[in-house]
Amino acid sequence: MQLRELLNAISPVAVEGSTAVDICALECDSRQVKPGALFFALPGSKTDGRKYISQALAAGAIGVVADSFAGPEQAEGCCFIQVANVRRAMAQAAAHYYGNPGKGIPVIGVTGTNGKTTITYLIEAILKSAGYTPAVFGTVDYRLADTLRFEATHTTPESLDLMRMLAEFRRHGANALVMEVSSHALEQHRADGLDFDIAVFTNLTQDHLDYHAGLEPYFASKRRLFTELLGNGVALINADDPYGRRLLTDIPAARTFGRRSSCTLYPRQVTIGREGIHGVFSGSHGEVQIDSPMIGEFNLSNLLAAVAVAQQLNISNEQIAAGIRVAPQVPGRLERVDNDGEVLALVDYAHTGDALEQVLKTLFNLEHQRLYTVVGCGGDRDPGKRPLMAAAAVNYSDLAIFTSDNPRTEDPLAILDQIRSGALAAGGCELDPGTVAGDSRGFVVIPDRRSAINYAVDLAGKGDLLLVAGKGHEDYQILGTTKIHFDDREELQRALAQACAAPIPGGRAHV
Ligand SMILES: CC(=O)N[C@H]1[C@@H](OP(=O)(O)OP(=O)(O)OC[C@H]2O[C@@H](n3ccc(=O)[nH]c3=O)[C@H](O)[C@@H]2O)O[C@H](CO)[C@@H](O)[C@@H]1O[C@H](C)C(=O)N[C@@H](C)C(=O)N[C@H](CCC(=O)O)C(=O)O
Ligand SMILES: Nc1ncnc2c1ncn2[C@@H]1O[C@H](COP(=O)(O)OP(=O)(O)OP(=O)(O)O)[C@@H](O)[C@H]1O
Ligand SMILES: N[C@H](CCC[C@H](N)C(=O)O)C(=O)O
Ligand SMILES: [Mg+2]
Repeated sequence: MQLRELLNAISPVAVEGSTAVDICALECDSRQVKPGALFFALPGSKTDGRKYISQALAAGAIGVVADSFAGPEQAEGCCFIQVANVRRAMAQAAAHYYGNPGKGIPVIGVTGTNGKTTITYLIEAILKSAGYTPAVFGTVDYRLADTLRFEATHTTPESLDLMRMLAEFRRHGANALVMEVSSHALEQHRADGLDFDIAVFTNLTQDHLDYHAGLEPYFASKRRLFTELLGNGVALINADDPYGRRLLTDIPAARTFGRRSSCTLYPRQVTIGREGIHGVFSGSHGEVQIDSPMIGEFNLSNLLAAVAVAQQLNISNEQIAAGIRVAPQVPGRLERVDNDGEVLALVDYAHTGDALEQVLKTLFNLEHQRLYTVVGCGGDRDPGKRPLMAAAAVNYSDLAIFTSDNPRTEDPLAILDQIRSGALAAGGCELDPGTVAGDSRGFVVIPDRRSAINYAVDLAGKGDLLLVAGKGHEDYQILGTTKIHFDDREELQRALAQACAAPIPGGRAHV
């Protein structure tokens, strides 16, 4: 494709040099530039892509796009393109370069703090049961049914990657797109090359304040999906959530889902228990029979969101019911680890205060003897959520076992100190791991995650609940900048199998 063809898509402010040149790739990392590439110099949080323009040119870039240039740029045969917003321009260029792969198919975006992955899996299941071949982008992976799968680097990929993979999915038959749209992605214009037909808002609670300057800027970035990327599409908003209700005042034409019968879709007669969520959803598109093995009030909200999307696509209520019935276990979301010890052992991805509280409330309300929670908080991520997660863990567990979760470049013990302070402030009581008391609000600190899981498994017995939270589907632990293999599901399975084979005589001291 000739560079001049792309210029219409990105509305440049100024152009220096010839645009009658062929481009053979789009890149935003100078280290990946090959001869003939167009290089987008992005401002960043750690460095600035403009510092690497000369490196990109040396590697053979034939054009550079940036918000501004340090001075009059000159390089033999190279074109310099100034734009108002380089990330937006990059997304628009990517859409054009890859043949606008989002055109002509339903494009569904899901945003909000919690529930995005779960909802996209549910929508995918319904779409498949209605005969679609959906492409899905999200935290777990980027996939096209059983045909193609790419490892996920982000929840929402960078625009260049998004458009390249979507074009490939289209070539392999994708006829719908379902994607999680993170607040980082909205802030960084990663999805600006798409016109959304349906946008879903789940909820907003504290997360990512290491990146956003506060809850309001965090909310403002989520709002972009509805105010800037939705065009003539339909907004589906969770009316049970306070930020959802605020969004509704901006978008009065939005449809709603939630508990109240005034919502466009609401649960008319539903039971929520250990055996799942069963009943009828009702609303302006008629009634849908719901039979789902998922537990938890929060999953009622996720089911409502998915059904609302499907109804908006005019999928029949019977096909929706069928899709919900066959929806697979979402990897690492309240995923059960079977064992012979009659312990209900679950791995979950709760890594915010609200998510952990919702999940623990659900478990607390199930019949059980003791409830053990193993959890930690990610390093180089919003420290403000650490005390919230600590409080949720001690408030609902008989014993919380605080441990490490991707410490990244932070000191794991310093993260655990912040968790400890939060737990103490919430009325928790630190115990010696050697002799634990069975009273609620107790907690122990075991920095090594494998040891923490083993410890919890040794304590758990018949009728107990054991939750390992925070990492869900992740199969790694990030220590410093090194990623090692670590999978909570494997660890729990192995520890439970060992405990069943050789129980500790008399058990651990537990008074
Ligand atoms: C905080 C954040 O979102 N950072 C993203 C951002 O990086 P950055 O601003 O730090 O970039 P930088 O390192 O300063 O570099 C600036 C530019 O210089 C370029 N560069 C740099 C060095 C060099 O030698 N040559 C060169 O060209 C870089 O390629 C980049 O384009 O832009 C990069 C390229 O687009 C992203 O990969 C990177 O994601 C990082 C890896 C990340 O961890 N992001 C997470 C927090 C994230 O996006 N999470 C969300 C939400 C998760 C959820 O809740 O589900 C997600 O969607 O995954
Ligand atoms: N609707 C909800 N409200 C509150 N908590 C939820 C909800 N749905 C799921 N959760 C909790 O949040 C965790 C993450 O859920 P899920 O992966 O579906 O959300 P997400 O928005 O994709 O999260 P992430 O931003 O990390 O990708 C779940 O494991 C569960 O603990
Ligand atoms: N997508 C989220 C996931 C956090 C999961 C938790 N395991 C952690 O590493 O903090 C993030 O990057 O903030
Ligand atoms: Mg997700």
